[in-house]
Amino acid sequence: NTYTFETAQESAQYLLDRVKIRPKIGIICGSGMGSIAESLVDKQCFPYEEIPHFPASTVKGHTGQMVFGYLQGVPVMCMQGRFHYYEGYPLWKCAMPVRVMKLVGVTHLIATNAAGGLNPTYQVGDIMIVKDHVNMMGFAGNNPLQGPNDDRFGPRFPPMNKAYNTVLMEIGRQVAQEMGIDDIVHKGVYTCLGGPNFETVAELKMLRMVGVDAVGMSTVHEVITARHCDLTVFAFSLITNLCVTEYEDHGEANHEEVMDVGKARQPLLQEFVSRIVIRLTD
Ligand SMILES: Cc1cc2[nH]c(=O)nc(N)n2n1
Repeated sequence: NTYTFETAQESAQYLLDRVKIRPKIGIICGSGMGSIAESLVDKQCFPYEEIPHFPASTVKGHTGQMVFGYLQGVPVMCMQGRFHYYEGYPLWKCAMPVRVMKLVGVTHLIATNAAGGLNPTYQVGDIMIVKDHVNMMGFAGNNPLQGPNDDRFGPRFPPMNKAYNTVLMEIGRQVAQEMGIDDIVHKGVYTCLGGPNFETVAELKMLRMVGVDAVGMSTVHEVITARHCDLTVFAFSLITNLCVTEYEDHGEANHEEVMDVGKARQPLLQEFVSRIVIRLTD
């Protein structure tokens, strides 16, 4: 891991020297959800390539820039496009923007992602508020915190039993109620696999057995890194396809479908995140 505390500080300082706002809220926009960043007022955009020590984003549909601005009057910084393990980045590199957010002064992280619905009650287009995760990649020791620990970020052995803030989850549920969408907003367990392939039927049956409700290829390592440096975390998945858990079912998960659902749900997601952000500043 070549991103030392000082390296992350240089990335943060580059941004602090160029933006006037001091956001307390960081948002990671998942696949097809970049419109949250597009909607910011008084936007200032920094392509990842421009930021010292940032990797370059390579996934179709990910613009790859850090966007500062106001969301309903609240100063935020948004990752429009993120780094994925399947692109070839180690997990610590995928998650380093979270440490930069911390050093910019962020205290709350809202992480969004697209995911396959494993819970049979979920429909495409639903939202799953993450109440917990299964760090499947971590079971084999593949973890963003691997290697020497820098106490200036956090402890060597951080607890993860309270990773997803219950107050923010409750706010999410209340916002869903206010918006009249509580029938499509669930609370569940998310897991991240390395990808880039989608899962086999046998793999999905196994994940279902261990209580997973949605499966994706991101977020867990960013949340672990966020909790390590004591950010308060709220995360949700947009269910972009229903996982194929029967051999007779001939549907197939695909990236286009993931992007299409993301696009279709833009307005609703923007409203959902905006209302939560406003509640955070109460
Ligand atoms: C973004 C995304 C969407 C899906 N769907 C799925 O079935 N399995 C996944 N791993 N992912 N990841």
